[in-house]
Amino acid sequence: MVSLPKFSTLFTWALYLIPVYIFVLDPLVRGFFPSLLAPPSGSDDLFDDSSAPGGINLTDDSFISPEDGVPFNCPSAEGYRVHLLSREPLIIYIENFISETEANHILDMSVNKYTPSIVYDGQTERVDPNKRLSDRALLDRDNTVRCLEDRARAFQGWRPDLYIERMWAQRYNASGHYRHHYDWAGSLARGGDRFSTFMVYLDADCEGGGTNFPRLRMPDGEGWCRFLECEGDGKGKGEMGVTFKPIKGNAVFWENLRADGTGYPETWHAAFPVTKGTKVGLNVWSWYQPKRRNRLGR
Ligand SMILES: O=C(O)CCC(=O)C(=O)O
Ligand SMILES: [Fe+2]
Repeated sequence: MVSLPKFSTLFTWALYLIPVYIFVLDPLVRGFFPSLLAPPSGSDDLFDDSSAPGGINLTDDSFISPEDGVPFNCPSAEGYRVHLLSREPLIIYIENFISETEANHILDMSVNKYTPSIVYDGQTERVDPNKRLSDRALLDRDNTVRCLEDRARAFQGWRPDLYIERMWAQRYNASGHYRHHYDWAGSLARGGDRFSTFMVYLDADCEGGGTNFPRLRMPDGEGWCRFLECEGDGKGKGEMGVTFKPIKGNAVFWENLRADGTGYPETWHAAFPVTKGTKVGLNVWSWYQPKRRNRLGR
């Protein structure tokens, strides 16, 4: 006759299962199905939640700017000022991240290179003006761009296994926008993921076009109203939803991934539609790929 296990045996098994869940099952689920763990978006979301996360095509690594030893000369003084918006996820507002001369130089070098921006749904890259209406230009890695790569690396404490991606200027004319999305893709288990984002405003001769985070809470402190939309849509302190005004030269920096490599749901964000004029943004993304150096023998 089959005898049932004793209660004390079942209890011991259950104790063994706890570390299996914490150290094996939970990280696996977070790595492969990050969207299962993301909370639903707030009802104050201007756009729907249907956009696929990411936009990263992992089929090759030509999107990374290799450290190739090419020399570059940077301005001796970097005059940026930082303001901490959030510790978890880490979000830092940076005044004057890029000088007027640098911003104008990048605007000039990209002006003839724009093509319609694409979205990537994990399988195909396509133009989808419903999700993203802007033009983008891949920047040559000239002296100015290399200095920005260097600044972005230094800002993050020269963190190991972090690679600056090739930079794109993004131009939004009237009605240009990018619906809510994550910059991370939940792809660390497949090799790497986008660890952090600098959203740099190169040109902001526009109305609208703010960078919106519906899952962040409005901070206290009048000082923030220089950089955030405080009025108009009735947003008060402590309310959900933060919109950064596009201001030439300034940048928003945020970390996309937790220490365990999973993406922060709070980083769900959008480029609100430009209603008048033109906004040009610069994406400076840092790619985290722990095994890259070994795999390529660098
Ligand atoms: O332009 C913005 O405000 C945000 C752009 C953005 O989120 C992106 O390009 O991934
Ligand atoms: Fe983004």
